[in-house]
Amino acid sequence: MTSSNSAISVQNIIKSYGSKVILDGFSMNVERGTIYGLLGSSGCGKTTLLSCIIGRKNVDTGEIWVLGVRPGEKGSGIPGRKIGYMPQELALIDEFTIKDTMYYFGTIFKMKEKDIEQQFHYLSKLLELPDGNKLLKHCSGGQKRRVSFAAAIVHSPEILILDEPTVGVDPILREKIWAHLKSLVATKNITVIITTHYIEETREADKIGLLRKGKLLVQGSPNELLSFYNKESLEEVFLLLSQRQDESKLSSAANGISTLGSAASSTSSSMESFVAGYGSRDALTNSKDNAKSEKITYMSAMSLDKRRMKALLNKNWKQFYRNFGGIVFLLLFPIFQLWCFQNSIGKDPLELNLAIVNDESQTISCDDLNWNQTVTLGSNHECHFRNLTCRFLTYLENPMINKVLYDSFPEALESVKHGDTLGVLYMPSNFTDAYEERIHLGTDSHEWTVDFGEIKAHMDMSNRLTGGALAAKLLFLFLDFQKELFLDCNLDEKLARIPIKNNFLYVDNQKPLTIFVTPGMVIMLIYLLGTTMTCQIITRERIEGVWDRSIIAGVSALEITLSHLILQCCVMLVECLEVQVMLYFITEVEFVGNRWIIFALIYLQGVAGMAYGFLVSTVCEDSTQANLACTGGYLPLTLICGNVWPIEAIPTVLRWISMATPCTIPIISFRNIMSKGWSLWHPQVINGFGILFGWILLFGIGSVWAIKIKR
Ligand SMILES: Nc1ncnc2c1ncn2[C@@H]1O[C@H](COP(=O)(O)OP(=O)(O)OP(=O)(O)O)[C@@H](O)[C@H]1O
Repeated sequence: MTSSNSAISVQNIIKSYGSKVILDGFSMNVERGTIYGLLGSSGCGKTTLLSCIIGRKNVDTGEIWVLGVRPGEKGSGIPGRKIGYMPQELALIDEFTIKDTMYYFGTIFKMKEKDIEQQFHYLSKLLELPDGNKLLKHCSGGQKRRVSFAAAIVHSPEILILDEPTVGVDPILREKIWAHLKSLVATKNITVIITTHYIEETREADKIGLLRKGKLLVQGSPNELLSFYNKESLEEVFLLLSQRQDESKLSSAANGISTLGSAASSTSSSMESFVAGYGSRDALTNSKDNAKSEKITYMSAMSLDKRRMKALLNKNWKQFYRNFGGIVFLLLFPIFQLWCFQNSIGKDPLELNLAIVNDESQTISCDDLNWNQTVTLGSNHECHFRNLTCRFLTYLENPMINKVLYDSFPEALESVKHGDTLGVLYMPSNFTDAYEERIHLGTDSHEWTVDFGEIKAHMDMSNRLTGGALAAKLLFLFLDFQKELFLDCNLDEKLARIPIKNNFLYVDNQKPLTIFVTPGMVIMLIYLLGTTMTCQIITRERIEGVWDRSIIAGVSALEITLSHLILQCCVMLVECLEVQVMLYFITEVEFVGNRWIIFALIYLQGVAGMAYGFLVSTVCEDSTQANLACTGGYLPLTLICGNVWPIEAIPTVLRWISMATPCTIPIISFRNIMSKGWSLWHPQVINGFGILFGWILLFGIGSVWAIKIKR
């Protein structure tokens, strides 16, 4: 399996991403207390190999042994404190100071506080780190790399894995880092694997391996390689071997010891050489079967430790409060959104230009209107009217209407076409006489009478909301006008009404539309806030590598998830409270039902949003994808949730989909608790809570599954 002096043994591994094979029958051996330099061109699979060694990625076939255990196996301690890992990306928390960073990693490696302090001072000096209170986001790229290096070695691990640690570091400091590595190896017998693009710096390593096209071309000590190939520099050796591989001189396992191999075999006692093809895929069939038959129990992603939880909560809190823009968005956005909603939705539009063509009085001002003369009673109590158009125009003194006089109907219509006015109100020259006759004659009225006894409105319905609102306003104002006219005539004002009597239940019809729209607006807002908050935070943590680095340091996925959940649930609580306060004290919404049930529903909606955000951040590869998934999912949801348009108007299949989404039924539940006072035990309310619990569960399972298959 692995020799007693072997720290890392990689045996015939194959690792692919989809159909692309990255490591193709790769083998290598790293002895304890040595520095191993892993060289290879960009994209050849160095980082992938390191991820497999530290147990963050599974191999397809083959075996890896680290310190006598298989990484990731339960109880192996790998990932964990035995390993110090410096990833290629910085994987640091920008909102941390340098000292915070050391304390964070020190704590999750379970170091004592005084040891962390000691290491912090020692490494700060050694690596020439800036002041410990400097925030990482204010550090230069090179400074951050040194902090990252310090975080990897703070706990003096048994195995140190460094993925390009010297990029962006000046030559003097590079020398220092190598000297420190050598002293760690000499004094503490640790094992180091280091990848680098600076081939020549690996002269300091005890052994180097050249990785190319998924295979190890050769491994041996730098001096042996130089003398064996008779070259001045390791770069030349690398070039030579690359050329040979391209010319297929190193391809066959059968005659694997070819040009290089025959020479290599003669020196095998002094230099352990591997020839490409040594572990070709054909030759691996047996080991593949073996690997499959032996089931590995992976280390628990569910463990919980108090100190690690404390470190994680401290990290999340610092990340939260040191990110001013984020706090402003999370805490002020709900207030801003509700304020916008309150001030922009449901109110009557104002000052709409209405073209008036008054052929009867040629005016809109009617300053000289003698109100008493518009209605006179005859000897037989019949009613006679005068100048009714002018009387009606006084009813148009309304904040919604701005009257604009035009001389002719075509001129007025032209103003609508130009967008100067929103509609035309045409009053015929003999409207008053025709209207009077229409009342007196009733069903005997002449067609002429009916026609001239009408005020004609032509509305611009290209903007249906304002056009429709103005048309409805004109109708109601005319009914008021007619009602008072009938009263002046000693007629029953009921005759002036439209012959249908509506009785409005639950919500007064005069109340603004806002009351209907509020539940949908609040539910969608809280869902969006939950989604974006979680998605942003987790995606950032994953993409920047902090998630992986913490796990490699021994933190469990459960601990990370839980620590985020705790903080985000608190933020969500504050946001829900803000919304409640705005609803109760600032908006005109009336609540018949229990406010605590509404609060619980809103809160659960936020948690469902967070669960969706978590799923998105685990599935998506980058923040662009994550943003698209959040907004791309949100927009259709707002359209089909029944808040913009009744769901009864949606085609059947889409309506089912709408009902199954996390928002539609909770909106209905909210509206009915609010307006009808439904209790928690009403089936519709139970449905609202049920669907939210269901989605939270589903998103949670999806996230766990996504994390698993990405290994
Ligand atoms: N998660 C992934 N899914 C699909 N392909 C991937 C994934 N990660 C890496 N790869 C691909 O695998 C190959 C090896 O990547 P890897 O990061 O291991 O290379 P590397 O040798 O470390 O490169 P560099 O020196 O540039 O960092 C690359 O072609 C890369 O595009």
